[in-house]
Amino acid sequence: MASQLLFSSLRSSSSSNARFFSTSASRQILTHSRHLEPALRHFSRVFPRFDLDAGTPGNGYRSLALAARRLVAHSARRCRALESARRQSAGKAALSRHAAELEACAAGLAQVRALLCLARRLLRGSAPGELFPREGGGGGGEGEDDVSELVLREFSTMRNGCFYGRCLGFQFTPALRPFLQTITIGLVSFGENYSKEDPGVSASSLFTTGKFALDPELRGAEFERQTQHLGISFWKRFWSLTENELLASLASMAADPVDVCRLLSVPPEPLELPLASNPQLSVTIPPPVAHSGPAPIRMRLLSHRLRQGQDSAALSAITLSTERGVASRALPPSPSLLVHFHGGGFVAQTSRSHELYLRAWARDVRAPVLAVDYALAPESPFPRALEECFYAYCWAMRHCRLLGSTASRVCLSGDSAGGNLVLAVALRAAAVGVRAPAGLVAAYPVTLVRAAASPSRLLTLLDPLLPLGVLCRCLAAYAGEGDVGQVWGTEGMWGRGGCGVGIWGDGSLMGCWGSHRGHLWVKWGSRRDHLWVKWGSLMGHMGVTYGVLGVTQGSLMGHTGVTSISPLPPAPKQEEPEPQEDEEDEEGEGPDDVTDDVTAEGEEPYPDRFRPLRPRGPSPPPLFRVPPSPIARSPLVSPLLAPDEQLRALPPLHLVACALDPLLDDSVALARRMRALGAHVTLRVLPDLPHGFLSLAPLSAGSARAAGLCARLIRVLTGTPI
Ligand SMILES: CCCCCCCC/C=C\CCCCCCCC(=O)O[C@H]1CC[C@@]2(C)C(=CC[C@H]3[C@@H]4CC[C@H]([C@H](C)CCCC(C)C)[C@@]4(C)CC[C@@H]32)C1
Repeated sequence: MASQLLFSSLRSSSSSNARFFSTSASRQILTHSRHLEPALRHFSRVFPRFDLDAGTPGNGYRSLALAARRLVAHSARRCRALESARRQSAGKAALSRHAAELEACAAGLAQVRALLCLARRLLRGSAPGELFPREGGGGGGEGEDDVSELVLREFSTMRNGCFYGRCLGFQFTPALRPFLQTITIGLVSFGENYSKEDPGVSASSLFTTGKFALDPELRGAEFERQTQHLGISFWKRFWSLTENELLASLASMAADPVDVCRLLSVPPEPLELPLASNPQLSVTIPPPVAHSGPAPIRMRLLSHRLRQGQDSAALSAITLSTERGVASRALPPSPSLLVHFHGGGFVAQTSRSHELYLRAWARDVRAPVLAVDYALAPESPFPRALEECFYAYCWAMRHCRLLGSTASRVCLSGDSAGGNLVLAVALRAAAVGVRAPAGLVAAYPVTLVRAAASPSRLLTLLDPLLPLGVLCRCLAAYAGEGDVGQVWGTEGMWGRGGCGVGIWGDGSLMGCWGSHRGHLWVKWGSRRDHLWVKWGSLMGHMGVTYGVLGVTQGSLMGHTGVTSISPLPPAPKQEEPEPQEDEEDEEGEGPDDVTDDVTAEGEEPYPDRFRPLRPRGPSPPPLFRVPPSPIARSPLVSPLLAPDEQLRALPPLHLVACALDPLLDDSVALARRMRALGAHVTLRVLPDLPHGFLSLAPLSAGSARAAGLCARLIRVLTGTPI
C-alpha cells in the first residue's frame, strides 16, 4: 500500500477507535503516526545516498524506514480489526484482546519513532554516504562527544519487550513468524529454567511451560529481562540446542544425502606452502597456539559423491567419526574445493548445526566442502578462531588430494561471524604470501566488531535473533573482554585463567591478551605501546613492553612497569522514569520531528515532549560501555577498518545480505569502500529475511532461495558450469 494511503487508513480507524474507547492506545497511535509520516518522507529523500549503487538499493536507513512502514501497516490492520469487532458487537473478551493488540502497537510505534530520531542523529554525525559515524565526530559541531556513543547511550536505555510479545516478527515475511514465535517462547522458557539454575535444563524443558505461549506480554517482558541479564554462557547453550543429538540426527535425515560426511581431527603440525609470488620459495605456517597452545583442529568434510582420496587410509587415520552415505565408485578429484566457516556469534554452533545448507551446497557446487569447527569464544577469544581457520585453509591446500580435490580453485564461504572469518583469512593469506582463495562468499557478515552505532544496528531493538545485549556479549567474548555483565559486576573476572600473546610467523605482534583475573590489551602491531588493564572493577592505562606481560597481578606489577591502576568512573546514576509525551498536543498539526532545529540543541535527540519507553526500575548495567579495545581495531577483527591497499588486494568478494538484518550496514559499508577502491565486490540485499537466513532454509521458501543464490555465486567462483 502506498505510504500516504497506509497512514490515512491508520489514522481513520484509530480515530474512530479513539472515539469509542477510553484507553489512550488509539490516541497514542494517532500521535505517533502524525510524526512518523513526515519522518519517513524525510528518510526516503536521503536514503538513496547510502546505497552501493542505483541497482542495489539497501542500507540501514532504508531498513529502518521499511520496518517503520511495516509496523504502521501492522497497526493499521489491528486497528481495522478492532473497528470491525466493534461493528459486529463482539464480546468483552474479544474486545479486550483487540485493545491489548493496540497497546502493543502504540508501544512499538513509540519505540520506532524514537529509533528514527536516533537515526537522524546518526545522519547528522556522519560523513556523506558513511553508514558508521566517524569516531569522535559529534556532528553539528557540538564538541567532542562521539555521536555513536551518544546514540548507544540513549538506545541502550530503551525498552524492547513490546517487540517480542504481540508484535513479534512483524517486519519479516509472514511464513517465518510462527517459527520466530516458537524460538522466542523456547528462549524465554529455557532462560527461565536457566536462571533458576535448574539442573534439569534440557531441550524438553522448553516444552514444559505454556505460559509464555499464552501470555505475549509476559513473554515480551521476560525476553527483555533475559537479554539484559543473561550472560554469554546462556546464549552459547541456547544457540547450541541444534547440536542436541536428537535434533541433529532429525535434521540430517531431512538433509540432502551425501556420500561423505566425516569429522576430521587434524594434528597441529607446521605446514610448508609455496609462496604465491615465487613458488620456488616456501613459507612455514605454524599451527594455532593462541590461548591454549597447540591442539588438533576439527573440520567436517562433506562430499555429495565419493571422490578419489576420500576413501584413503591417510584420511581414515585422522577421521574421528563418519556417517556413511551410499557406497559408490570414487569419482576423480574435483578441481574445486569450498572451505566454510560457520556463524554463531563466535561463541556457538558448529559445522553440524550448519549441515543442512552445506549438504545442499556440496551437491550444487559439485565440489567437496570442508567446514571448520574453530575454537569458540569466550574460552578461546581472538585470534584463536582466526588462527584455526587460516591453518585449515592452508592445510586444505596442502592436503587437497585427501579431500577429493585438486584445489585448482579454492573458495572461502562463511555466514555471519563466519563471514568475518572469511575476510580475515583472506587478509591473512595475502599478508603471509600464500596463494589467495579464488573467491569469497560472505553471507550477512559482521565486518566491524565494535560497539559502533549504525542505522541498521538500531534494528537490534526489534530483532528476535540478535538483540543488543547479545551482540555486545558476542563482541566482548571475541575481543577477549570476557562477559560484559560480569566485567561490570562485583564479581568481575575473578577466577578465569589463561594468558596469550599472538606473534605471527614473521615476528610481528598480532594481539595480546590475558584473562587471568583481568584483561590485557596491547595496541595492534607495535612493540611498545599502551596497555589497558582491566581488573574486574579496576582499570589502568600504562606503557609497557609487550614481551614481558605477566599473568598475575604480582608479576604484572613486577615485570611490566605498571605503576598505577585507577578505578573505573562511577556507575551512571539511576534514571527517573521518563514522563510520557503530553497527549494534549496530539490534536494539533503533527510537527516534523526530524527537522534539524529540533535536535540541534544539546544531547537530547528527541523533539520536545516525546520520549521513548524506558524501564521504570533501576537502570540496567551499561552493556556496551567497555572501553574500545585496540584488538577490535585490528583489520583481522574488523575487516572494514583494513587499509586501502589490503582491501584492494582481496580476491573477488560476493556479499549476500538481508534488508532487515541489524548487521546490514556492515556489508553495505564494506562494499562501498571496496567499490570506491576499484576492488571486485558485489552485494545482494535480499528482502524480508532475518539475519541467519541460511540456517532457516527449511522454514521458508525465501530462505531456501537465498541459500540457492549463495550456491550459484560459489559455482561462478569455482568455475562449475551452471
Ligand atoms: C545501535 C546499536 C549498536 C549495536 C552495537 C553492537 C554491535 C556489535 C558488533 C559485533 C558483535 C559481534 C558479532 C556477532 C555476530 C553474531 C552474528 C551471528 O553469528 O548470528 C548467528 C547467531 C546464532 C543464530 C541466532 C543465528 C542464526 C540462526 C539461529 C538458529 C535458528 C534455530 C536455532 C534454535 C536454537 C533452534 C531451537 C529449536 C528449539 C527446539 C526451539 C537458532 C535460533 C540458534 C541461533 C542461531 C545467527
